[in-house]
Amino acid sequence: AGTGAALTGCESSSKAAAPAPAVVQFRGAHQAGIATPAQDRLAFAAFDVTTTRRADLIDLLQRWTAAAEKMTRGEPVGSVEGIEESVPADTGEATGLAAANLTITIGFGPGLFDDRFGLAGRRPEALRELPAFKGDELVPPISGGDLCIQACADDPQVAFHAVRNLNRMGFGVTAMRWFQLGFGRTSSTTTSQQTPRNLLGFKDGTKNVNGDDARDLNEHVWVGSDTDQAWMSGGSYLVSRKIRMGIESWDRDRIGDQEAVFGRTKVEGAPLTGKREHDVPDLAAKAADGTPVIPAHAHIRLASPDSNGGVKILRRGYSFTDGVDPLTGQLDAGLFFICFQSDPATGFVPVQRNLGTDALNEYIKHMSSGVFACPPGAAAGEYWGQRLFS
Ligand SMILES: C=CC1=C(C)c2cc3[nH]c(cc4nc(cc5[nH]c(cc1n2)c(C)c5CCC(=O)O)C(CCC(=O)O)=C4C)c(C)c3C=C
Ligand SMILES: [Fe+2]
Repeated sequence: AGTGAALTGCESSSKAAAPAPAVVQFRGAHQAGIATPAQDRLAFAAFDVTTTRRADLIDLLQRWTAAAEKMTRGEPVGSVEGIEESVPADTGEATGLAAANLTITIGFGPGLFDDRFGLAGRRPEALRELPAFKGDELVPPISGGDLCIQACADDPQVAFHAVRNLNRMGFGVTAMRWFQLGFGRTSSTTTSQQTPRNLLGFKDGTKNVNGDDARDLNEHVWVGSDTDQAWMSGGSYLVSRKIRMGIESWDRDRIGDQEAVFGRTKVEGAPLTGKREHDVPDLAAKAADGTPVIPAHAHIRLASPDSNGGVKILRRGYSFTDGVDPLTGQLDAGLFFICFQSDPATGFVPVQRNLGTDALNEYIKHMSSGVFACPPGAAAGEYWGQRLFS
């Protein structure tokens, strides 16, 4: 893939300016793919580590870091052709494609901190298996994992290529446990982005933590220096939930009921107490008959920081479809929910508990779940998670 030439500032004014090279910086204080603008496509994989040799795991993290850095620049991980007798280092399907704002984010699951790699004493208190929630119908083979890779890009083939190549580099060290493709981001992480829609047709991501709001990020998303495990300072915790939607029953529901389920209008995305999308919902407003205008079990009431002791999470999910469920003949589609927070116990967990009585539950099913510690960004010369192993 081409890397895109940087502008020099010396181009003749008669020439059209070259487009910005769609590259997101790989190294930095925080990993890219969390607070950076959400791209349109997702490829997400969880892996089991199949070796018990710590040195092999470190070696893979070093090779993964170098490969990820190259791919985010729009370069292949190695040669695609050239030596007739050798197996290509890169699989080739991103050849000729731009970097497409590719970000690759790594996370470590709770299982990595068992007795295999000498990491038991380095597990942060915040990294624990999530509790069971009301209505969970989790499928173990598509849940959990020792490691996760979240690849996001504006081109689905670029995101797929990134995960595929990291997976093949891991042969003998890791085995892919589950894999999910996503399309149509269901969140905005900057004020400049238009709010997208989820598969139920509603604007999703209106009241999200913004990637340019340093105060919210420091308070709710980044792990601070006061953490019990210094290697996680500047990192964040990722929670993933594959949530299937009962699209066929939703599509038979009246629009008034659909809007009551969320507490927002469908087309504008305004709270039922306002007119415009970004009007602040008035959770106290009552109708003439004394009932709340935003119903007691509306999604935005139960998910709101006002109903959860001020909890905010950064949502970064995607729509998915995996075809047709052969048992029911219904669409297997929904939301691959991803959120980031400084501690799941004070982020996702209380919000999801509060959503136990959500009117939306009639139309959704949680099928898979994961929790991962995403270390801080790799500094120059560092590999992913180096501070955990040193
Ligand atoms: C536990 C966290 C959440 C889960 C799981 C979840 C699932 C889920 N959400 C939608 C659609 C919408 N969610 C909206 C707002 C919203 N959702 C959460 C959390 C979870 N959602 C939060 C924290 C918020 C913001 C609440 C607020 O501050 O007002 C909205 C409204 C628009 C918006 O603000 O984004 C929609 C629409 C679906 C379809 C879904 C599961 C399939
Ligand atoms: Fe939501």
